Amino acid sequence: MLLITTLRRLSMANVKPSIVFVLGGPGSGKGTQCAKIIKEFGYVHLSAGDLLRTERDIPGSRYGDLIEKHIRNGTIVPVEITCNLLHAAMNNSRKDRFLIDGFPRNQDNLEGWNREMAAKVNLQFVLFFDCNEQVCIDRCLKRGSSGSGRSDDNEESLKKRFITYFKDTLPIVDHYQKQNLVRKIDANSSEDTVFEEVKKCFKEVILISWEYQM
Ligand SMILES: Nc1ncnc2c1ncn2[C@@H]1O[C@H](COP(=O)(O)OP(=O)(O)OP(=O)(O)O)[C@@H](O)[C@H]1O
Ligand SMILES: Nc1ccn([C@@H]2O[C@H](COP(=O)(O)O)[C@@H](O)[C@H]2O)c(=O)n1
Repeated sequence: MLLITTLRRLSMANVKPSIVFVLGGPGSGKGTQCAKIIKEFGYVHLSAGDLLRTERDIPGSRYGDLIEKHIRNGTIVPVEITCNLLHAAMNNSRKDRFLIDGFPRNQDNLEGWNREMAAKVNLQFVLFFDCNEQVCIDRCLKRGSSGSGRSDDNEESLKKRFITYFKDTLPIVDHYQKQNLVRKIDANSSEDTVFEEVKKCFKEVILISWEYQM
């Protein structure tokens, strides 16, 4: 066990983990598509929202109330909290390829990531799910009424989540677009149709990275 851990640490020391950021509006299908991507392409899925919900639910967590307030209001938790959770989850993983879903969501997320993590990883690209607002809202309301248990799958929170998305998250997509790192997917159609587009995108990026290594 010790040998395996040591070997893993040594190999990880030389290879920077590969990252794909996954962005899109609430309900655009990020989580659904990530579940399919990990099966086909062997990444680890880290959802910033899931990590925050898990932290919120730990009895006695010092951040529980703060996280819940942000989730209900559709606002963004300070990056120090989210980045620490992501960092810990990456360190606890045996793999070195990560889909980071729902991050970076605003300028504070971006700056915190750039300060703490950017130099330690290889950002492959940003997968952006472009989806009509009403389609997203209908999906989240349906998810809420089928018992998601999420405190933000309701009309009031969704209005606020979309304000944050347009005001704070789309500028982050633009930021990466200027670096030619964004792969935009039309996320309005069925899960399978969307996944066909996603697959093309990953295959293309994997091919380019192989050619680059040869
Ligand atoms: N292409 C699709 N067509 C119809 N329904 C979908 C599609 N993709 C996802 N859904 C459904 O819409 C809901 C939201 O999907 P999902 O959780 O994947 O979105 P998300 O972008 O991760 O949302 P959030 O940001 O709110 O966590 C789920 O109930 C899911 O089953
Ligand atoms: N980087 C992030 C990601 C999420 N949040 C908060 O969690 C809520 C739900 O996120 P989903 O990705 O699961 O939709 C989101 O509305 C934020 O309140 C965050 O603060 N920072």
